[in-house]
Amino acid sequence: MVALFVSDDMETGEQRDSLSVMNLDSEMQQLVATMRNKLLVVKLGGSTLESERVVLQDIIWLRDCGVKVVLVHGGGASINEWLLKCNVPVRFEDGLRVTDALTLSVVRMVLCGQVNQELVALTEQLGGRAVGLSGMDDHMIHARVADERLGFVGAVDAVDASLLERICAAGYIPIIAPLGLDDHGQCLNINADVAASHIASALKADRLIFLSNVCGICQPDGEVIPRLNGQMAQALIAEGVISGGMLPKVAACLQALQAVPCVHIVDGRMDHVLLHEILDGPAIGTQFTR
Ligand SMILES: Nc1ncnc2c1ncn2[C@@H]1O[C@H](COP(=O)(O)OP(=O)(O)O)[C@@H](O)[C@H]1O
Ligand SMILES: CC(=O)N[C@@H](CCC(=O)OP(=O)(O)O)C(=O)O
Repeated sequence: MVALFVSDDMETGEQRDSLSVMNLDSEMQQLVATMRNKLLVVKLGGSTLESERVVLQDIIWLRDCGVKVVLVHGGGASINEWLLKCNVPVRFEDGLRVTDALTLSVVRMVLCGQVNQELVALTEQLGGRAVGLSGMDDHMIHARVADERLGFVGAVDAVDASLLERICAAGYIPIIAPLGLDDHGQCLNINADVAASHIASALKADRLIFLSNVCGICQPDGEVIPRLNGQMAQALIAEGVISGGMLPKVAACLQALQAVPCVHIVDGRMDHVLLHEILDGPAIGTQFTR
């Protein structure tokens, strides 16, 4: 088990945090070395944004060890808050937001103007080098209307990962808001789990980790299901055990598994869950299997 502590920079008196990894024995060092140049895609859910500081510290630490990390974020909870403030109704169908033109404006403002910029600013403050962008940049995420009844919601047709590859190769951490463009240049709202899955697949990532506000996928009695394949997932969906926001997440995990060898949902509220996941192995949460 790795022991971690976070401290302020006492020498300079700066507010900048630094992360130290203590007791990193030779076995751990070897593990970190095997991860060098590997590519990790992390999806940070809107319901876990309170843990963003620790998640970003872990990402910066991994990046400093030579691991390429791409961060895709959600922001569903903040979007809901802003819609309510603006008296716009909040409506979901099978975990996807029904997005009319007014809702889309709020989605864009919250995802790009608020969540993305805050994550970039905090990464920089913590000593990392971040580039904030959305799936619209350089036509990264090419999408089409998923279902007319949902309005401006995108289903992903293709991801051009070349910009991300260049950003990663230059040592930056790309931080991506889940928006895409259709053939006509129309912006579409894309579920962040779906965006992360397609981005990880296009990048042929070594790992895709979803940080959520649950311990993993749970049985009705709350017990975490440690391993899940497509058939088991279908049965749990039919029984109503998997519902709401977990529906697109599970579909995204199964889709990613076709290109990404390790896909995992873990509890983003746990302290330094990302480092534990990488250094101790996928022990907690739900791992997807073919
Ligand atoms: N079987 C299940 N196990 C765990 N969570 C579930 C399950 N079915 C539905 N959920 C719901 O899915 C939510 C996670 O999805 P979502 O709210 O979209 O999170 P995120 O912001 O991480 O994307 C959980 O908070 C929970 O309410
Ligand atoms: C189409 C759709 O549902 N888009 C999502 C995009 C943000 C998101 O997915 O945020 P979380 O990861 O926090 O759920 C939405 O509007 O809420």
